[in-house]
Amino acid sequence: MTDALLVLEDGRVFRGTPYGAVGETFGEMVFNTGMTGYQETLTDPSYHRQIVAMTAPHIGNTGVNDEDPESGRVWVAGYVVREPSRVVSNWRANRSLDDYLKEQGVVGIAMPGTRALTRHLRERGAMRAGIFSAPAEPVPALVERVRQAPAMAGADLAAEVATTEPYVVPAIGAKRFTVAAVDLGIKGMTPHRMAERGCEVHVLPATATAGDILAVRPDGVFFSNGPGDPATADIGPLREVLASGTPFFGICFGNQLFGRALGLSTYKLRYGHRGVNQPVQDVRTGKVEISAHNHGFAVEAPLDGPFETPYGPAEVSHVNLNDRCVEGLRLLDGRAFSVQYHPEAAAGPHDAAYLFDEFCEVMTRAQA
Ligand SMILES: NC(=O)CC[C@H](N)C(=O)O
Repeated sequence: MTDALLVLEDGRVFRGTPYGAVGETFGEMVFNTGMTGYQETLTDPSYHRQIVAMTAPHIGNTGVNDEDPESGRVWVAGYVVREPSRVVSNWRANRSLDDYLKEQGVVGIAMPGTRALTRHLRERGAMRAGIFSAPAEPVPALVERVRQAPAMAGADLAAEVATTEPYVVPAIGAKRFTVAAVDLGIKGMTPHRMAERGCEVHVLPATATAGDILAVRPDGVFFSNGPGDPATADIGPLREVLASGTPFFGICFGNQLFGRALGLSTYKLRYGHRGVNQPVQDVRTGKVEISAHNHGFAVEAPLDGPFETPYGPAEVSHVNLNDRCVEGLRLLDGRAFSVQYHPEAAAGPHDAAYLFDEFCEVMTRAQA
C-alpha cells in the first residue's frame, strides 16, 4: 500500500497508510487521550476544523453503531490512529469505522508514530497539519500548503456547525422547566441530560438574539460547547440574558463566553485538554471529579478569591489539577454558573452529572 503522510506546519512528517477516505485534508492538530468514545469524539461539533489523533493505540474495535453519535455527521477534519482494529466486535455495531469514515468523506491515516506525535505537540504546542493519502508533491511543498491553512486562533466557527432552525427536545416524563439552549455546536447528549430531569429544551441557532432567547420564556438559559476561538463570539445576547436575572448554565464554549461576559479574557492553551480522565477540583468543597474535556482555549481569571463583575461578585468554581487552568465560574449568588468541561459525559465518567441537578435547583429557586 502507498504511504500516506501527516505533515505538521513546523516541518515534522509522519508516515503511515491511508485510513478512511482517500484525499487530503487540513486542520489544527490535536490529540485525544480517551480510551473509549471514538464515535462521540468524531461527531462532536467542537472538533470542526481539527485533525484528531487518538492516543489509545487500537481504534475501531467496537465498530460503529447508530446510538452513540453526538450529532448527525462526523465533524473532525481528519483522523489519526495508530492501529485500526481488523475485527469489529460489538452487538450494536452495524459497520466498521473505516467504512464509516469513507462514507463520511473523512481522510485519515494509520501510523505507528501517534506517541511521538503527541509528545511533539506537548513540547511545541498546537499547530496546523495536513494529511495526504497519496502525496503527489515533495514534502517542502506540502509543508507550505499546511502553513497556508487557516489558524484556529481568531476562527469564528459556531454558526458553521449549529442548527439554523430552532427545535424542541421534549421533557422525559413530567415537564418541570423550560430551557432555552443556544446551540454553538451542541452535543446531542446535553439536551438529553436536561430532558431526563424534566426540562423541555428549546434549542436555538447560534445567531439567536436576547429577544429570541427570552421569547421562549425560559426558566433557565443554557449556552453550549462549540468550535473556534471564544474571543471572536458576540457576547451581546448573553450579557442581556445575564442582566435579565434569568438562571444561566454554560458548558465549555458557553463557559468561555460567560467568562467574557463577566469581563474576563480567554487565551489559547499550549495544547489543550481532550480526553475522559482530567482531574478537576471544586474550589469550595475540595472535592475532585474525573471529567471529560475538549478545549483548546481557557478563561483567564483570578484564582485567589471572588472578583467583581457587572452582575455581582463571581469566583472561579473549579480548577484543573494538572495545569491549574480555570475549569468553572459562578456568580456568588449561584444564579449563573458554567464549566469548561463536559458533565454530559459523552463519552466519559459521570462524576460531574450533578451540575445538571444544580441547574435544576437554581431554576426551582427562581420559580419560587
Ligand atoms: N468543546 C468546546 O466547547 C470547545 C470550546 C473552544 N472551541 C475550545 O477549543 O476551547
